[in-house]
Amino acid sequence: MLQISKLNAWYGASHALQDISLEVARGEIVCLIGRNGAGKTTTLKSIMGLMDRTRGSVIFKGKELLQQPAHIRFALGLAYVPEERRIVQGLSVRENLRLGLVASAEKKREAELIGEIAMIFPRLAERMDQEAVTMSGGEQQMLAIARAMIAKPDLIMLDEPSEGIMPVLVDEMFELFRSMKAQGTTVLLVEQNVELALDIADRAYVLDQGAVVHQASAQDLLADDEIKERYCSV
Ligand SMILES: Nc1ncnc2c1ncn2[C@@H]1O[C@H](COP(=O)(O)OP(=O)(O)OP(=O)(O)O)[C@@H](O)[C@H]1O
Repeated sequence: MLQISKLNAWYGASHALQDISLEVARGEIVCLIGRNGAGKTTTLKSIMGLMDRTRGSVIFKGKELLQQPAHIRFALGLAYVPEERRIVQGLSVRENLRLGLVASAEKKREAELIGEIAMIFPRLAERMDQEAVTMSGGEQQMLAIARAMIAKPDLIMLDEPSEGIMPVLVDEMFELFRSMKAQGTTVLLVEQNVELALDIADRAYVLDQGAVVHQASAQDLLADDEIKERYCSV
């Protein structure tokens, strides 16, 4: 579904990604791991079209995306949940969910899709008319994921979804990722909790200093203490 080859990205003169190549097949959960500053967030931003300067190739569902703006990539079925969530202050949970459909071809089915999301996210269903920023951090993270899911993306990219969230909600969230996978959604996950991420992932790429230094099945990497110690914050 996603084939990235020799992807490079820059922040000004700083060469942040160097010849990143990776693939995500339909229905997989693929995880990017690596220490702080390894280039995980920059990889997701480059795939979504949020970096000013990139070079290489990002092919999604057979189309080259690298010259396309983010809204076109979104319309083609890519979604991105950034670490900072971007829940809109002053809007209810329902209104935040509606924002996920503003640029979507599915907008006319808004009420039906909000109903479907409410079934998947019972915590949000109970809070539809509450101001979204008054919810806990974990509930806001659920909302950010729900807002990305509502337009039914083919591939969802999640940046550190468990960051700063209480363990009970993290467990609930990872259960949700399993059920997303069971329903055919493809997931590219950046997660600092390596053990948790590898537990649900099919495969993983290890990044270091802007390059892919290792790739393996999640199962093999889970058992590889040397790689985990060398490249991950475990
Ligand atoms: N806005 C920016 N301007 C300049 N350099 C940046 C910017 N954002 C990130 N970088 C640099 O790019 C490199 C990759 O950062 P990136 O955020 O992609 O890493 P990461 O693996 O996601 O780490 P983290 O877990 O800390 O978010 C780092 O050296 C970082 O300092």
